[in-house]
Amino acid sequence: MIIMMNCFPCFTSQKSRNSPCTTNETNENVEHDEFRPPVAATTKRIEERETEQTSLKTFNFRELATATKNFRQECLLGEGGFGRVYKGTLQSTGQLVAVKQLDKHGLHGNKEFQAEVLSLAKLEHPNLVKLIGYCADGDQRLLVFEYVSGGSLQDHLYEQKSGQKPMDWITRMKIAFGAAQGLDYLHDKVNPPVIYRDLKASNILLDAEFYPKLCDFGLHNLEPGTCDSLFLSSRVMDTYGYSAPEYTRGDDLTVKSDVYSFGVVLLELITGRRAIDTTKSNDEQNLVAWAQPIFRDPKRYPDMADPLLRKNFSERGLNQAVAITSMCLQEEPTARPLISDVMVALSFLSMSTEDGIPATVPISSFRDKSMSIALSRHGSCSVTPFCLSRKDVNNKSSSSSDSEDEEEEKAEKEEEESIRSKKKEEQEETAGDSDDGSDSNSEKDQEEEHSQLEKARESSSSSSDSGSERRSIDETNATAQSLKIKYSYSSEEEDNEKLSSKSSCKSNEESTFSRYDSDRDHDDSSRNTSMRINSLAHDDNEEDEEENLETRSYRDHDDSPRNTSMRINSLSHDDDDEEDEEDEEENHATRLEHIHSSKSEDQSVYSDDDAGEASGESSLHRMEPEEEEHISSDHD
Ligand SMILES: Nc1ncnc2c1ncn2[C@@H]1O[C@H](COP(=O)(O)OP(=O)(O)OP(=O)(O)O)[C@@H](O)[C@H]1O
Repeated sequence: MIIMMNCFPCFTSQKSRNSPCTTNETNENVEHDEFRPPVAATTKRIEERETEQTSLKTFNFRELATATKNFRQECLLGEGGFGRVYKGTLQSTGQLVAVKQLDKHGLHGNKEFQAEVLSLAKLEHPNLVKLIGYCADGDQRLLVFEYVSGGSLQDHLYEQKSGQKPMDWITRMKIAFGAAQGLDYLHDKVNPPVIYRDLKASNILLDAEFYPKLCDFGLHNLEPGTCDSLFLSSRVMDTYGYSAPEYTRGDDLTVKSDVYSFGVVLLELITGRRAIDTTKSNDEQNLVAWAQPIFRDPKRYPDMADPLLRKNFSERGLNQAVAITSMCLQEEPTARPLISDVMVALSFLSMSTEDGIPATVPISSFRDKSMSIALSRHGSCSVTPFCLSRKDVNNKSSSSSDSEDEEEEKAEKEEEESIRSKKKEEQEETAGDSDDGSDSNSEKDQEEEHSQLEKARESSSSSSDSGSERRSIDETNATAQSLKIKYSYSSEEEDNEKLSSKSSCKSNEESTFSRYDSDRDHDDSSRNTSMRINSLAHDDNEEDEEENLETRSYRDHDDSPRNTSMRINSLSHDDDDEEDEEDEEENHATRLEHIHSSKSEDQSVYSDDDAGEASGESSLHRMEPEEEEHISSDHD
């Protein structure tokens, strides 16, 4: 069973941020007009108790009234779908809290309320707003949360105070990464998984250091009766712009619905545009609708970026962020990535590097390979750890990049040496036929090859590039693609390395993926997918091979048997005959994982973007079924 979580979106959101309530509150404030304590509260002794299983505290109404200056207007943080939220200070500890006073029309019995609150309190993660305690006095129902001082992401993106600097790119990526970590906890670390259902910019709170915390989760069962049509319509209005298409269709929500909402938030971070903005022209009011055509045209990605960023970001970082966003916003839930993969990808995009270009992401980091394929379009990667703590996020780039860079450099030198010696052998073999001219030609070739390698190195390991000069993504990818990868799709049977796809159709909450298994061929499959790979250097090290390869997504048609061969040619193997020999060796050394998309006809798939390809840049975009068919028949 999956716990469905949501919050009550506000009817009208009052974002009044008035003077803070201080710890010096005295009971004289209890006389305030708004204070109508239930009899039970006034007769009870003020105390804090901790439940046995959790550190959850129970408060009586008077304590919270005191903490919030009797729920005075100046302490009002805002009003959401559940009720008003006040800033307060607990008198006993001096701790700042946010007190959410639940609307009475959602009143639950004491036991029922307590049970819900206890299960809510078990959800603990640094990227989730912590529930400190609750109050169930008489007909009062209040929740006490840790106070998050920096306001919401919505405030920072759209309601900037004068003199406040706009958030920079890395800060935005760090916020996205933190939010993804919170969501990953709910989806993957909690059993049963928790569906948030209400992820949006206003529910991502930021502390003073812009550390993000998700709020308003787990209140689903405390909501007013679902027959409350006023409540429901308001809720839909409020989440409009963030809700996944399946929600609008009335289908069941899954964790992938949250991934869609996350995609909308990511798009807001990239563009600085609201999910819904009625002040814009009709075609720009809905952010996702506005962005969809741009997703298909990588050349336009830089135009998407928030003008407030003043182009202070690496193009590769932007392109990768847009690629992730586009994946999250797939129409079909199963085509969307797992939040764990989004989180991994964002861990790299959120690292600040010296040159501003994000570290590339190791292909092996992802559970669902669609993410690695998407990102490989925008720069391949080297091995970099991705489990980042809050401190790591800040310190990561400076501490780890040096040793990684050294390793990369070493590997590259070895590759280069290997290529050189192979070339030398070739030359010695053909020495009898050569004349003086060929000598000078081979020297020239070597020079050329050297400069090509230099370029390839730059493109494949730009994270180690310590120079201040930023290379554009187009230039980088064009170099990488022209040097390292040539793809050809053919229907002919080749004696190449074969990729047998072991597809695993997962449940709706999970994505479909397959793993290359060199030992197995699927005889029951109506087609074989073969992938021919020649790496830059003949290195038995699998990781190095992965680093040198950029994979491209392709798909098999269940109803149209065919072989798809993907041929990746390397710099050092121009000679076809030699390639075959080399391939034999590499069959053992190379293990690639790739996507086998077992999607239904009406599902979206990733495809190569012609426009992008022409410019040496690739991207992902969704194809309609007809388009899909057309492309596949081209390759048949
Ligand atoms: N723990 C908290 N710390 C600081 N401010 C908070 C906290 N929780 C909520 N707020 C603020 O209180 C206000 C109301 O929050 P609430 O979550 O009730 O409504 P909302 O996010 O505006 O709408 P919705 O109910 O649709 O999520 C918002 O401005 C929010 O930023």
